[in-house]
Amino acid sequence: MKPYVISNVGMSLDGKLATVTGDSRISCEEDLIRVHKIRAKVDAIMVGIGTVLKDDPRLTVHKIKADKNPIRIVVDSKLRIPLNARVLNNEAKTIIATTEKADKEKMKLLKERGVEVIVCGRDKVDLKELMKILYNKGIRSILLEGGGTLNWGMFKEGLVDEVSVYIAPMIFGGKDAVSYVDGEGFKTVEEAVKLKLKKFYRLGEGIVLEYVVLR
Ligand SMILES: NC(=O)C1=CN([C@@H]2O[C@H](COP(=O)(O)OP(=O)(O)OC[C@H]3O[C@@H](n4cnc5c(N)ncnc54)[C@H](OP(=O)(O)O)[C@@H]3O)[C@@H](O)[C@H]2O)C=CC1
Ligand SMILES: Nc1nc(O)c(N)c(N[C@@H]2O[C@H](COP(=O)(O)O)[C@@H](O)[C@H]2O)n1
Repeated sequence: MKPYVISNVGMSLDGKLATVTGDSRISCEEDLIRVHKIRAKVDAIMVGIGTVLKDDPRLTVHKIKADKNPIRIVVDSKLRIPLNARVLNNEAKTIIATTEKADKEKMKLLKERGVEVIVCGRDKVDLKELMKILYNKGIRSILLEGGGTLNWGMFKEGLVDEVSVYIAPMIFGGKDAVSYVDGEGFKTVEEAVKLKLKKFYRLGEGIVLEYVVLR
């Protein structure tokens, strides 16, 4: 058993999550409100350490009124997370998923700060195992926000159930700009993740597409 995973991003028409310089101001205000309504409904929000290092996100519900914040999950094999990262503040519970190779001293420091540290995997976080652990902790729904590398890890392992994307009317270009799903990629169309379109609608100047992942 695993939590239900919703992958949501704001991306340019050419599928980028940020420009080559890391500028990721993509979603319009209406879409950010849509995203926070999802955040308010899920048990947890999950990002990779790349996103934390780039954005220093809060990963809380702050664009709309909400009576609680979801648990914040950071996938971080080597515990690179800065101790002053906003995601470690006391606005919500935080879980860091790391590996056996992570620095034990830093692990101890984080635990003393009230951060829950889950060790699963050797070089990279074992995402399948992590989902089982999170489910057994009572987490039933996760909003996977990214970035591109973690999205690949989750899609590759077949751990994503739903996809919603806001496509902004902009083209970023840049072969090195972060795309929605990076990593090594599927080699054939046959292997690719298949989706079924459930809903689409205009939002601001963009469009929202919602899919379920076909098994
Ligand atoms: N527009 C949008 O909606 C969003 C945009 N973004 C943007 O995306 C960018 C960050 O994306 P990216 O650089 O790809 O980083 P990610 O946030 O995807 O983090 C990836 C890192 O997570 C760690 N990791 C550990 N285990 C795994 C695993 N099994 N699979 C995958 N990753 C694993 C790795 O680092 P390590 O080896 O150190 O553990 C890996 O490099 C930023 O520019 C951010 O602004 C992010 C979210 C949403
Ligand atoms: N949906 C969406 N659209 C965008 O344009 C974005 N840049 C993001 N980024 C995600 O939101 C996090 C920052 O917001 P908070 O500080 O947590 O409110 C960022 O880290 C990405 O996860 N998302």
